[in-house]
Amino acid sequence: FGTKILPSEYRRILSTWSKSLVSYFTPYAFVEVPEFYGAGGNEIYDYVQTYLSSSTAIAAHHVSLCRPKNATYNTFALADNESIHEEFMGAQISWTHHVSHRQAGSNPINWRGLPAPEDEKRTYTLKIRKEVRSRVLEPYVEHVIATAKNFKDRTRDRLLYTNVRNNGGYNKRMWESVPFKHPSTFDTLAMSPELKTEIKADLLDFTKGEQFYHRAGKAWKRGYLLYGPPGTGKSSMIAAIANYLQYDVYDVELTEVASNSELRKLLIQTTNRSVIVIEDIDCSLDLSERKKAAFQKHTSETKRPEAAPAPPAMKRTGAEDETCRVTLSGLLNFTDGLWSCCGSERIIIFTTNHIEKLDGALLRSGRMDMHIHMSWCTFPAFQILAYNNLGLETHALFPEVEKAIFDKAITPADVSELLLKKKRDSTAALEGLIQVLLQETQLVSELPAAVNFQQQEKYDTVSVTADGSPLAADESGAVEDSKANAENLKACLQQQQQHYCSKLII
Ligand SMILES: Nc1ncnc2c1ncn2[C@@H]1O[C@H](COP(=O)(O)OP(=O)(O)OP(=O)(O)O)[C@@H](O)[C@H]1O
Repeated sequence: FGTKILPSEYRRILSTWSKSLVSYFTPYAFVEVPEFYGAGGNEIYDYVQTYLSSSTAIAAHHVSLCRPKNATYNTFALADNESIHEEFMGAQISWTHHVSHRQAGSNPINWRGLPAPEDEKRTYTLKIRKEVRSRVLEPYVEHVIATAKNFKDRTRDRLLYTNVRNNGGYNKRMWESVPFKHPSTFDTLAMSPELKTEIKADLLDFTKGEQFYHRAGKAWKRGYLLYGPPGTGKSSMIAAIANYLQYDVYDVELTEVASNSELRKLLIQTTNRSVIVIEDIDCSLDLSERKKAAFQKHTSETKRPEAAPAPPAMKRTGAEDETCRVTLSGLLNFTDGLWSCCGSERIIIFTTNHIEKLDGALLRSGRMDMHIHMSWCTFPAFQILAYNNLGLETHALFPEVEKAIFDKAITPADVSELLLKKKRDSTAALEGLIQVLLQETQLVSELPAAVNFQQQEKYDTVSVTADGSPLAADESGAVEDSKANAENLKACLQQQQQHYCSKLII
């Protein structure tokens, strides 16, 4: 009736007055915790939800019980519009989970990248008596957050997130998650024990480094670049790091990200204490333009000084950045720039099979804090694989394997596979491995004195065949058989001054 005779303006004023009157006379104070705050989500909402899903919530009349697929734990949640009461510091507190209809058109995603259901607005409302509010509220909120964090650490599976394509706006899911169950640990990783110790110490320093980062005015994050041939354990290393630190993992599929601004949105929504991974960065980021520019510049400087100057290295305007797919500058802005500070305690890992293809800007010191070379299988690495796959700590054939594996270009993945093939018969498995190793090409760890090491900006793997002819890398990083002799290697490297020879295969 009122809606027909009263203009909307008066109705609004009346409603405000009546609300003020009720709040003046009611003995209670209400604290609303909405699921969303602004364009992003509300972290406190998640804490309250977790807090209420602990044993307290089970005491409510009406709870929902869920277990995400492949998860280890059940999750209780306060059912929609259900209330729960508890006592804290002598005060009565109640929580109600309000679910109401959202206005059409506004449909944000929450802070973990999950979409709000199409037309629902979710809020937890805390009710507390006004006279105890100032004494109880602050310690109570701290208690809720601490309990939620503790509960999460004890009972929640860590998650592996991957991004899904977003067509703009906030009305699409940006991250999807599954429980993270990768079994790799530093114990199962086959690599040099010294390097493992170094990485673990670095990670520990990082997790304890809050004060250091604060004092030094740096964002609390650490970047690792894992490089090496396929099958040397880069993905296994990422899993081992996440398991060691008990962090969630965000696996960024850059080819699914439409622009730098979408990358920003994605990365802002990652949680603290997480590992953000961009695998095969040389394949997912378009570096070709920059490389081409750099090569043209190099050739014009070294071969044809009289030629017109090469075009400047990829310098994009802001407008271009928005229309192109993700650019190197967009990525660096998040890892290094202003955006690197929105969030803390985060590890950023890039992987590549071709470090020589990476832009110098990514390799420059200070960009990635640690460059980790995942290399061929050595004897200590083999020992770990023998234990992982065959349960062997030692065997009469180990000395023979040690001799045969020395400086051989075989990956831990290949060794694992060979051992697994005959895992019921350890001796046969080791004999099979030795046979393969004896046929493998040999690595020469000593680099010839002729190789010029001055240009260390770029890295490369230069291969040389058994007869001594080098397989030289061309300007795009691809390796081709040049049929030159070993002596030509020096000339070849000097000519392509941007390469740094890290390993030789003969
Ligand atoms: N260093 C290692 N330690 C233990 N296992 C390894 C190691 N390297 C490879 N493996 C085994 O080989 C398989 C492939 O390894 P992984 O995917 O980690 O290699 P990668 O370097 O990431 O390869 P790619 O570059 O192709 O992604 C895994 O199943 C893993 O068990």
